[in-house]
Amino acid sequence: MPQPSKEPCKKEACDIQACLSKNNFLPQRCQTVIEKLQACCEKCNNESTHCGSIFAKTLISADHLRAAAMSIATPLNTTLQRSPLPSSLSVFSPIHTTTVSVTGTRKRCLRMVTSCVSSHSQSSVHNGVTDAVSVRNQIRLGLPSKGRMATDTLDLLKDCQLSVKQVNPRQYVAQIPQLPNTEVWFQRPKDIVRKLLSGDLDLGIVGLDIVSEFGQGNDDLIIVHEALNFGDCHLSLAIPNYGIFENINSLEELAQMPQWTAERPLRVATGFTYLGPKFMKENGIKHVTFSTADGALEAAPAMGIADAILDLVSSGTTLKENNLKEIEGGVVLQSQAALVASKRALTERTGALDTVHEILERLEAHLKAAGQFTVVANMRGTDAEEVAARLKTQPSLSGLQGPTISPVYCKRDGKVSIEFYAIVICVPKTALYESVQQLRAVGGSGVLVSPLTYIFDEETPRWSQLLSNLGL
Ligand SMILES: Nc1ncnc2c1ncn2[C@@H]1O[C@H](COP(=O)(O)OP(=O)(O)OP(=O)(O)O)[C@@H](O)[C@H]1O
Ligand SMILES: O=P(O)(O)OC[C@H]1O[C@H](OP(=O)(O)OP(=O)(O)O)[C@H](O)[C@@H]1O
Repeated sequence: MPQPSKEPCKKEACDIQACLSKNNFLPQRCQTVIEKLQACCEKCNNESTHCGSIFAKTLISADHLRAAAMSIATPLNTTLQRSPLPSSLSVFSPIHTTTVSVTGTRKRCLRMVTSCVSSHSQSSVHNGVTDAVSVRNQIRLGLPSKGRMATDTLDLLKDCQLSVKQVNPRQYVAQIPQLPNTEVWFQRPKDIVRKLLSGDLDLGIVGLDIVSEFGQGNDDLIIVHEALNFGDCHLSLAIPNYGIFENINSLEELAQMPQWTAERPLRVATGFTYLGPKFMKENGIKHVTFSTADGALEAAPAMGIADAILDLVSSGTTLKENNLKEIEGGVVLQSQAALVASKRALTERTGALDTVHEILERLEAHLKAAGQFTVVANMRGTDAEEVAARLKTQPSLSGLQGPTISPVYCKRDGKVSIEFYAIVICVPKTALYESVQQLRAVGGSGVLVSPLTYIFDEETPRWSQLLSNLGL
């Protein structure tokens, strides 16, 4: 937040910095604040250090702003020296004023005022979100320190050639050698979300359940990839399958039970104290109270502590073993592991967007490949088109774009001839046997099957979606 200043127009100057950094240095999005500073400077006859040779009447271009910011950044911040684009002017806190002239552009001089924030790590918290990114060089990725997701997270990163090097399991900071600008911090899943919101982490891998519970709809949290293919579970309301609940099979029936009154509400045990009440409210269930515990919630009804529980379910075994059942309409959300980011970090922290792009590309390419096999086979044929026509009669043999078909040059009696064609296709793992049968049916032989590491497509739609969510 701007510090009180005797100098006029400081607030207006700081507002420009904040606006530009939020808007990817697009001055056209900050016209109002730019005009306010102009007006202020006119009013004080440019007698503030925050005015100087500030503005041309014409629009300051984004390139000028970037160039200006670069020249401020260079002596100050090594991270910024490495990056072509500074992410935020507000991180350049140590200096008070800096005049930047964009050479060769008469009248288009910009005096950047850089004392909008006062300490090394500048932050004020509004609504759970820290205001400005702190000054640090590394991008921070939060990974689950223990629990169900910990090993699967490390395995996934390893499969993406992003192995995490942890010196010993009790050390909570680690490195990913492939991402030298990134630090890994091991944290409990709920703390990953909290620290994304406070600005202490920039990226994280956690379950969507935890993002919803602890993010509470805060729009600084951005889901970059919502389906990392592990940690599948759902958050669900469950009730006993005996006693007064024996014939209750839906949320509606549960809500209509005469037992629940203001004096004797439905008692629900849950660790999800934000999502639980929200779900009940959304479903019009009035007479309900919540109690909380850190685990083994399934014991609560049998212990007489609760009537129902709201907890994560995957195989359903824990519910079954404790004589509990799910009910129709009782699923609050579906969850699996997700890559999450702080919007603020992506827009303001140098290098964060590039890092998330690389991680996203690797994840997408790996996850796509993980569901497929490469199948290579030989087919006798007169020419490639004829072989392709035969393959296309079989629904499982079309590959990602279509089959790749290449001639096999056989040497017979000293002569080279083409009698066979090698075909290469990707087939879904689930359809492998069916595909092999179809290949044989159209004359395929010598079928080789191998796993795939990556399938890099054109730019992933999740990336365009992310840029659009960031307003870029
Ligand atoms: N039964 C389950 N099957 C699959 N995934 C689950 C299951 N239970 C939980 N998860 C996923 O794993 C995440 C971590 O669960 P876990 O019980 O390991 O938490 P934890 O690390 O012990 O955290 P805490 O003890 O602080 O609640 C959950 O948030 C959820 O996304
Ligand atoms: O449907 P299932 O496959 O049986 O899994 C469900 C159980 O898994 C989770 O508990 P966890 O094992 O993490 O222990 P906790 O109860 O201590 O949280 C969840 O809280 C359920 O109790």
